[in-house]
Amino acid sequence: MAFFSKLKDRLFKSSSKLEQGLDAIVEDGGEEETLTAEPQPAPQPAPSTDKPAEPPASAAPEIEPAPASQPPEPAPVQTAAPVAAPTPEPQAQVQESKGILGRLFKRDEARTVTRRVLDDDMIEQLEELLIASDMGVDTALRVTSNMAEGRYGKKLSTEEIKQMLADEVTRVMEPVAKPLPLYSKRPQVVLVVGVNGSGKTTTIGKLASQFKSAGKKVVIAAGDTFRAAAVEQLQVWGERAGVPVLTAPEGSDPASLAFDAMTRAQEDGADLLMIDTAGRLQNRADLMEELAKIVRVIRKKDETAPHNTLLVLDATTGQNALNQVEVFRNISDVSGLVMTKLDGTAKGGVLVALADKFGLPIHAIGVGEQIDDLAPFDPKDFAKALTGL
Ligand SMILES: Nc1nc2c(ncn2[C@@H]2O[C@H](COP(=O)(O)OP(=O)(O)OP(=O)(O)O)[C@@H](O)[C@H]2O)c(=O)[nH]1
Repeated sequence: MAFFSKLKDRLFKSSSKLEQGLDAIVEDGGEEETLTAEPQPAPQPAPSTDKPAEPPASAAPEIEPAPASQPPEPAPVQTAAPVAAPTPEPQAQVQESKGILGRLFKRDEARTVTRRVLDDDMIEQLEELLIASDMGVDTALRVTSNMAEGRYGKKLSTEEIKQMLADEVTRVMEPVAKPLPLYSKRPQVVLVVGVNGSGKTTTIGKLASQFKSAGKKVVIAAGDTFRAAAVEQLQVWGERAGVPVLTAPEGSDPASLAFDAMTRAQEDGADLLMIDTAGRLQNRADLMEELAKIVRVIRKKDETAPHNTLLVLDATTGQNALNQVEVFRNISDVSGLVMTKLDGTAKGGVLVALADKFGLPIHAIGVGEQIDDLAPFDPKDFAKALTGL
């Protein structure tokens, strides 16, 4: 719950961009209708995409035992259709005259709503808005076409479109919302990759703290041996969380550090070994070799390692995040994503494009620099925050 409020507040830039765009689209060619705030219309059945009274979401990414099977698939098309538009026309009741007093009181309660007929023009404008919100062309076209299905020629308000959009975004994101799987293997080795500045160090720090609070024994390896600042930052997080951080002299071989860290994690009976890595993409071949060597070396100790390769992406880079996934998938065996810095960006839509294009699990999202600013990815909360519902 707390994280949802935070997400909602902090995704403000993305949602306000969408909201303003939707308002403008509906107003452009829409017609104002007078609604009567009748004595509370029959309570709306909770839209099926909403959660009932939400229990407080734990800040710690919920780590579940390695799911052998996929989480139940959401019924794909159904959610997008009838649920979305909350009873358009019938609500727009024209005020009835019931004597002067009655009319006076009713006038106070009357409000207006603008609705626009969904036609080709409007569809095109919606596509453009979603592209501008960093959803990417293919995803924007697909999302819009699903939103329009069965609604062509119908009159829609901004609220109704937001609900349709949120339903559609949820539908795209649900299959990829998977917490970081926890395996019985000890230590479970989590290799963390991503370009410099994407938030790897911070994410490792947050995860380590959260795992530690959840009773897990964690060891961190500061594998970006070329950046003293990154090592220091990890040490600070390690101290804060009470988690050992293994370091090596600046410029030394990260693979050798990874080997030592693996040895230590095994000796300590650690549950998790998290390995930070360098993110210098300038020389892709070197980075590829460096990552491959780390993997080769830790496999000498456990041939099934690494058990997860987390790619950390910075939401503020927008569409560039898609390129980063392509690149890192070529140089490492990416098993899941963490998206950081969703706060303070108007580019939150890129997460929808990532889910749609790659289908890689999204384990967690970051909305700030504090420990509890990282949480498991919840598609419904995200869709609501993104659309400003
Ligand atoms: N606002 C915000 N800032 C974040 C988030 N995650 C990380 N940061 C900040 O982003 C900056 C870069 O984060 P790092 O964790 O150092 O990134 P890195 O990928 O390890 O980068 P290098 O150390 O250069 O390899 C730091 O100032 C972090 O505090 C987030 O979710 N929101």
